[in-house]
Order: sequence, then C-alpha cells, then structure tokens
Amino acid sequence: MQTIAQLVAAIRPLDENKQAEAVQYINGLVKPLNSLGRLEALAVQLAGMPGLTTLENLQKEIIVMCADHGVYQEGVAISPQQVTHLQALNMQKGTSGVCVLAKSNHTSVLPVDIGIDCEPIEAMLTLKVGRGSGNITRGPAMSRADAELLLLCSARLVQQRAAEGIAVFGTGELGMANTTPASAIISVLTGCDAHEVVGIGANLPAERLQHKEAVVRQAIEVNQPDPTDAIDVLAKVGGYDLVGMTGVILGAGACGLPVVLDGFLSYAAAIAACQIAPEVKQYCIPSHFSAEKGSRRALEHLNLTPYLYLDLRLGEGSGAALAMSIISAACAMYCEMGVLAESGISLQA
Ligand SMILES: O=C(O)c1ccc[n+]([C@@H]2O[C@H](COP(=O)([O-])O)[C@@H](O)[C@H]2O)c1
Ligand SMILES: Cc1cc2nc[nH]c2cc1C
Repeated sequence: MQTIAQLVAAIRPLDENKQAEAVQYINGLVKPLNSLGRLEALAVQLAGMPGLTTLENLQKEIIVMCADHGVYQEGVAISPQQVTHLQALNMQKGTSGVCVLAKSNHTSVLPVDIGIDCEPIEAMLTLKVGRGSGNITRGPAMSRADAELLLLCSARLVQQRAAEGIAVFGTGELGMANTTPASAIISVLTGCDAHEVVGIGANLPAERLQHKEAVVRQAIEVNQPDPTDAIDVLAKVGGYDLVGMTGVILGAGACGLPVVLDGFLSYAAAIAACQIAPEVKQYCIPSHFSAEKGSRRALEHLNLTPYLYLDLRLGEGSGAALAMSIISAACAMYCEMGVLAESGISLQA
C-alpha cells in the first residue's frame, strides 16, 4: 500500500498548456465569446486534468461512505441511529435519493460500509475497522493508524475504480449524527467558533442547537486536535465516513481526475484534503450550496463557488449526482459544438 506522502506526491498541478489550448478552442466555438460562462471555465478545468485523455463519454460514479458515530449518544441527532444501516440497504436497492438522481444523470452509485454499526452487509463493499467511531466528547473518534489506513484504502478504491474506467468521482456519505463531527472539523481547521458552523443537520429541533454546539466545543476541548495536522483532526474529532471522503478526494486528485463535492460533510472532507495536499483543490468541483448553516463559512474557506442553489440538505451524494449533469453539459459543449471558422459567422460586424 502507498503511503500518505506518496499519495500526496502523486497529485500534480493541472496542465496549463492544455488549459490554454482549451481556452483557444472554446473561444472558436460558434457562440459569442464567454457566453457559456462557468460551463466554459469548467471545461477548461477538466481539459487540464492529466487523468482525462478526452472529455467524451465520461463514466461517472458517486462513492457513498456509510458509517455510524459514537457521538450520536449525546443527543445531537433526531433520526434513529439504525437509519444508517437501513438506508445503506436502500443504496443497494437503488431507492435512496442519491440513487434516483444519479440514475437520471447516467451515474453509478457505489455504497461502502466504512463503519456502520451492524453485521457485515451481504454484497456491500466494506472497509470497516469498527462498528461506529468513538464518542468524540469522551476521546478520539479513532486512532491515527485507523485514520491513515482508511484514508489510504479509500484512495486506493478510487484508483481501482479509475482503472476500471470511472473518470469522474462524486463524494457521498451516510451517517446519523455526522454533521456534529463535520462541524468540529470545520471549526478546528477554519479557526471559527462552533456557533458559526453548527446547524440543524437532518432536522434537529432548534431548541437543541445550543446543546449540539456545546458538544462540538467539548469534543475539541477533550481531544485537543492540532489544527495544523488535518489527519490528527480527522482522527480525533471526525468519523470514518469523513475520513473515507477525504481519501476519495485525494485519490481522485492522485489519478488526475475530477471529484465532485456534495454538501456540508464533503466540505469538511475537502477542507481536510486541501490542507493535506493543497494541489487537490484544482480537481475539486463544487456542486451545490448546502442549506446547512456552516456551508457559507466552509465554502469561503475553500474559496469554491457552487453551481446549484436548491436548498438541498439530504447528503448521500445527491447534490454531486445532480451536478454530474453540469459536467456532462460542459463536455458536450467542448466535444459537440460547431466552430465559428466553419459557420460563416464573423463576430465583428
Ligand atoms: O449534505 C448535507 O449538506 C447534509 C446536511 C444535513 C444532513 N445531511 C445528512 O443527514 C445525516 C446527518 O444529519 P444529523 O442531523 O444526523 O447530523 C447524514 O446522513 C447526512 O447525509 C446532509
Ligand atoms: C431517511 C433518511 C435518509 C437519509 N439520507 C441521509 N441522511 C438521512 C437521514 C434520514 C432520516
């Protein structure tokens, strides 16, 4: 297995020559200059990715990291904890939100048991090292060794799927109470107070928000994560799913391939990934602006502007699935549009 240093070293900057060529090519398409706005910038970003040899017929997949969290015991979520297991089964059946949105965007969904509190699930890929991470108000979510192992295994999974033909990855997750560790990660890595990032998650009643904030502060107080060491932060106040998503982001970057972020949980993972390997930011494609409270703060830190504003807060990779249509659109523009030179149209009157 590769080391984290090797994984980071494999993430190369985008190819500026290819990007310059793409700009020239797009400027020659049969349209007013820059009139396809951010679709043009997206195509240029994709064109610079060393793992993509073409923008035609890109295969897309959402990897859904599913795990439970010991901090659930602190009363920070209202969904029954078994929903993680039950909804993971729905991921296999194809009836979850992400599954139907992915299907309508010609995207596959790969659920992974990375620490659900249940017996092994038949025919589900597993990277499980424990049945739910530790309660972060009492101690670390996991050991550093487990965090590093899961991060590398998740990155390796992406590398295997890339070898099997996947060209665009999406980050998904499922885990009752996971907005609590995600808030803790964002609070530590962006240096803001819990009040700025803690939100209602999956419908926590407003009167319990102060308690959730206190839980996040306590987790940070008890574990004293080192804000300059994102792996320490993930291991101490994170969770298995969030580590897995960080590995997916770094793995895609190491393959030179795009990775589409989803909602709040993916912002936490992206902030961690970008601290571990700043170069990976260029491979990240934001999807939507999650309705979770801390989204603005997290996206400002990442300096990423989402494409979609739909008040989504489902998670699972649902926003990433929707944004796959925007990637397909950018690729269709690049591969299928006619060129001015052959159209008889001159842009000057
Ligand atoms: O993607 C988001 O922005 C998002 C925002 C709030 C909640 N969620 C989903 O809801 C679950 C976490 O919410 P909670 O309240 O249990 O912490 C988890 O399964 C996430 O997929 C997802
Ligand atoms: C049903 C259900 C589905 C979910 N998907 C992500 N988080 C969820 C929480 C619940 C409660």
